[in-house]
Amino acid sequence: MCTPTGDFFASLPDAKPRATRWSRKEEKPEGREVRKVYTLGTWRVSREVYLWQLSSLDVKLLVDVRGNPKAGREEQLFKGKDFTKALLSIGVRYEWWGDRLGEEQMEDVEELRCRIKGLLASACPGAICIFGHMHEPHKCHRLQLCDLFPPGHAIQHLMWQDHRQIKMLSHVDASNLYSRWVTYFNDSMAREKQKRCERGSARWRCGRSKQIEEVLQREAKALPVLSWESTSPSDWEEKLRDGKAYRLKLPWDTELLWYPHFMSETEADELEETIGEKITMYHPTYFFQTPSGVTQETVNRKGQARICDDFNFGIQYDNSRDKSQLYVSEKMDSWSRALMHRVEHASESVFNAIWFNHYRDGTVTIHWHSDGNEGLGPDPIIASLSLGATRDFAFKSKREWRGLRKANDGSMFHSNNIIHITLPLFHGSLCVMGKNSQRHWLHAVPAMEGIHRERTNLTFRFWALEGFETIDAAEAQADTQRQFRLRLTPSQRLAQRRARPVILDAPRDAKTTVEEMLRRLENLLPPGLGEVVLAQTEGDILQNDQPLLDELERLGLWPATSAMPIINLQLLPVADEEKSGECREEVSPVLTQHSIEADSAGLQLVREVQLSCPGAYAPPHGDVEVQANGASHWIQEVIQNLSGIQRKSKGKGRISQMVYHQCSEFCALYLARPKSSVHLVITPKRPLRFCDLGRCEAPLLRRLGLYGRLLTEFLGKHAFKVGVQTRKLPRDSQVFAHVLSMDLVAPDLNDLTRRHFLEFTTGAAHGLIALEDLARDLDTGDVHRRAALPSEEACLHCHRCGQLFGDSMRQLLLHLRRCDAPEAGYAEAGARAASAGGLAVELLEEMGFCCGREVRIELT
Ligand SMILES: O=C(O)CCC(=O)C(=O)O
Ligand SMILES: [Fe+2]
Repeated sequence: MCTPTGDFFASLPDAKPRATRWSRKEEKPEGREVRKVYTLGTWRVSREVYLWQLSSLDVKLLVDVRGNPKAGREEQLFKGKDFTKALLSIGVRYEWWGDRLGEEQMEDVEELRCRIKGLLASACPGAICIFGHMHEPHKCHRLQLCDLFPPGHAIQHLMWQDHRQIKMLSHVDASNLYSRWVTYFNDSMAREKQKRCERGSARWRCGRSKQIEEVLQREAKALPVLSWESTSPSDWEEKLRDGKAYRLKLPWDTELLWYPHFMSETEADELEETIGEKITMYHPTYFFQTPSGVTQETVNRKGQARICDDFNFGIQYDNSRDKSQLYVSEKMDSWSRALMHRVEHASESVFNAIWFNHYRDGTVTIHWHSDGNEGLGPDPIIASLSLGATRDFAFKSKREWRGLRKANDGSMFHSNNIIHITLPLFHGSLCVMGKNSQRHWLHAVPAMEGIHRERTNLTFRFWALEGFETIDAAEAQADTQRQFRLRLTPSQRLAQRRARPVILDAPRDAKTTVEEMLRRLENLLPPGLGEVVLAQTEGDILQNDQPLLDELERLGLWPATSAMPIINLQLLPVADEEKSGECREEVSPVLTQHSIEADSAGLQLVREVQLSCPGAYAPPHGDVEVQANGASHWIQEVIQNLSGIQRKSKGKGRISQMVYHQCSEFCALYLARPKSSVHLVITPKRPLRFCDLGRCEAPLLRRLGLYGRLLTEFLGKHAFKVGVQTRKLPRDSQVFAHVLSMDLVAPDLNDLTRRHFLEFTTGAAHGLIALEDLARDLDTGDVHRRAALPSEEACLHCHRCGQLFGDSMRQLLLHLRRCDAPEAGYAEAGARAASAGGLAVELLEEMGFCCGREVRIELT
C-alpha cells in the first residue's frame, strides 16, 4: 500500500515540526567561528550557472555525497576530471565522500557522526557545500546527514528556482517542510481510501460485477513471486515472456507487479479508441537557455494529458511556477473512473489521477528518471498501462548492487553491478511500480527505431500537495493570462491515416511563420502523412509566408479576449499521394497461420509484429557502416547502442539507420554489404554468444526463426531463406541469422562471392541451417553437428533455372540479374544441374566458357 515505508523517511516523525539536534542550539557556540554549510542537489541547470552560484557563495569545498556520482541525467555534474577541474577554476576543491556518506551508508548513525567529524576536521577553512543527487533537500539523504552535523554550523539548503536563480532554505524549514508534506499526503490518501469505503464500489464499479472485482483483488494478492536474486538470468528472460503475471521482487525491498496481459486485445483496442476520441494530447513548448544566452524553443514530441478531479498540475519535470505553463487537468469521466478503479485493485493502492503520454513512434522516448515530484508522496506507487506498439520499459538501479544471484547453471555468483531490467510493454500490459521503485531505481522508455506504430501510456498516481491550486483555482488564475494555445484537428482524410488532434502552445515569437509552425508539427504527426497546411476551422487557409500572429490578428483571434483560449485550426492534406514507408496495416493470412502454430511466447511475438509491422525495406545509402573489427562485431555494437537512451540522434544517426525493425526481443538489421536484393540479419537484443548457446536457449532460437519468417511476410514477393551460417563463425560472436531473398542479386556485384553463393544455394542442410533445426540440435544435445561446406570448386549453376556457368562467377552474377525463373525453384534447379553431370563441362565449353577439364563437378 502507498504508505511511506523504508529506512530514513519512515523513521521521521510525521506531523510535528522536527526539532533537530542542531536546531536546539541554533545560537553561535561561544568562541568559535560558525562554519557555513550549504547543501545542493543536481538539476537541469548548466554547469556554468552551478559554478557561478558556488563562487558567489564563496564555497571552498564541494563534498560529493552521491553513492553513485555518475548516475542520473546531469552528465556535466558527474564525478570526474572534468568536473574537478571546472570547480578548481573557481577555487573550489572537490572531494568524493559517497563511499562513506552516500545513500547506502545511512544505517549506522554513530558511525556517520564520526565520519562527519572527520570530514569537518580535514576540511579547509571556509564554506562547504554538501552535494547530493536529489534537487529537493527533503527528498535527499543530505537532509538526514545535516541532522548529524555537530553544533556550530549554519546549514542552508539551496534549491534552484529556475535555470539561474537559487533560493535558500534553513535546515529547520527544510525539515518542517518535509514533515508537513508527508502528513498532508498521508491524510489525503487516508481520506481517499475512506471515500472508497463509504461509497462502496457501487458508484465506481460502472458495469463491473462484484464477483469480477473480487477475482481481480484475489489475483493481485495471489500473484506468483519471481525473485530476481533467486532466478537465473535465462530463466528470468523466459518467465517474462511466458504471458503470466508476476510479483517481481527486486533488491532493496522493491516490488514491481507485472501483468503482461492485464487487458484482452479487444479491451485494449477499445480503450485506445476511447482515448483517441476523448483525450487531446498537449505538446508543451520548452525553453532552454543555452550557455551563450540564446533561448531555444522546442516542442515536446511526447504528447501529454492529465485527468484528475482534485488538482491541476504543472508540467512534469518543469520546476517553474510560470502559470502560463500550467496544463489544466480535465475532470474524470465514467470510463476513466471505472478504469482507474480496476487498476487500483490490481495495484493494491488508491489513485486520484491519470497522466497520459503519447509516443507517435519508436523515436519518441522518455529518458531515465524516477517519479518523485512534489505531490507524489515519499514512496509513490505508480501503475502504468500501455496501449499500442510494444515498447521496452527499462528499469535500472541507481546504485551498484552487491550480493549473490543464481547463475544459469544453478550455482550462485557474486554480482557487483548496476541492475538492468527490461520489461516488454505490450498492448494492454500493466506494470505497477511498487514500494521503493522510485527511491532506488530509475526508469525509461528508450528509443526503438523500426517501430512505426504509436503508443499511449497511462500512469495512475495518487497526487496531493498542500497549497497547490485545485482545478477551479487554476482556471480562475488562467483568466488573467494573455496567452493562447492552438488545437489542431486533422481533416477527416488525415484522421483516417491515424493523425489525431493535438494542442500546442502558440509561438511566443511573433516572427514565427506558419511554415515554421508546420515544420514543428512534422515531428508530432504520424510519419508519411505528406504535406499539410493549416486552416481556420471555418475554412480560411492561412498564407504560408505570413507571420502566424499577424494572421491570427487579421482573423480577429488575437489579442485574445479571454485567457488561455484554445484556437481551433484544421490540418488539411496538400498532396494526395501516400508516402512510401507508410506501414501496411492489413494482416496477412500467413501471420494468422503463425498465430495458430505458436506457443504463448511465440503468439505474443506474432501479435507484436502484427501490431507494429515493419515499414518499407530501405537500406541506408552511403557510408553508414558501423566501424568495428571482426565479422559480427558491428552487430554487437548496434545492439549495445539500441536502447538509444544516451543517443541524441534518435532515428537519424548511423546506428538508427542500420535498424529495419525491432520487437521487444529481437531486431532486424540492414547489412552494409547485402548479398541479395533483400538481406537482413536478425539477432536477439540481449547479448548472446554462439559459444554460450545451450539447451535453455532453444525456445529463443525458435522464436528468432519465427521472427524471421514473420518479417518475410513484409519483405515483398521474394522467396526467402532464414537461417544461421554453418561456416565456422567466431565463437564469441553474437548469435545472428540471415533473412535472405533467393534472387541473390547483390546491389554491388562484388559483394556476392563464390563462397557466399555456394553457401546460400546449397541444400537446406548445408549453407544456412534453419533456426528450428539448430534449436532441435540444442534440445537433443547435438550441438556440434555442422553440415559439410560445399566444395569451392563445384561447377557453378544458377540456383533458379539450373543454367551452368562452370567457374565463371562473373557470368553467373550477370545472369542472376536477368534470370526470370522462380526464386522458389532453387532446390529443383540444383537437382537438375546435378543430373546434368559430366555433360555440363562440354556444354559450357561449347558455349564459350573456359571451364577447363580439371574442373570437378560436385553438386550436392
Ligand atoms: O510511458 C511509460 O511507460 C513511462 C512513463 C513515465 O515514466 C512517466 O510518465 O513518468
Ligand atoms: Fe516515470
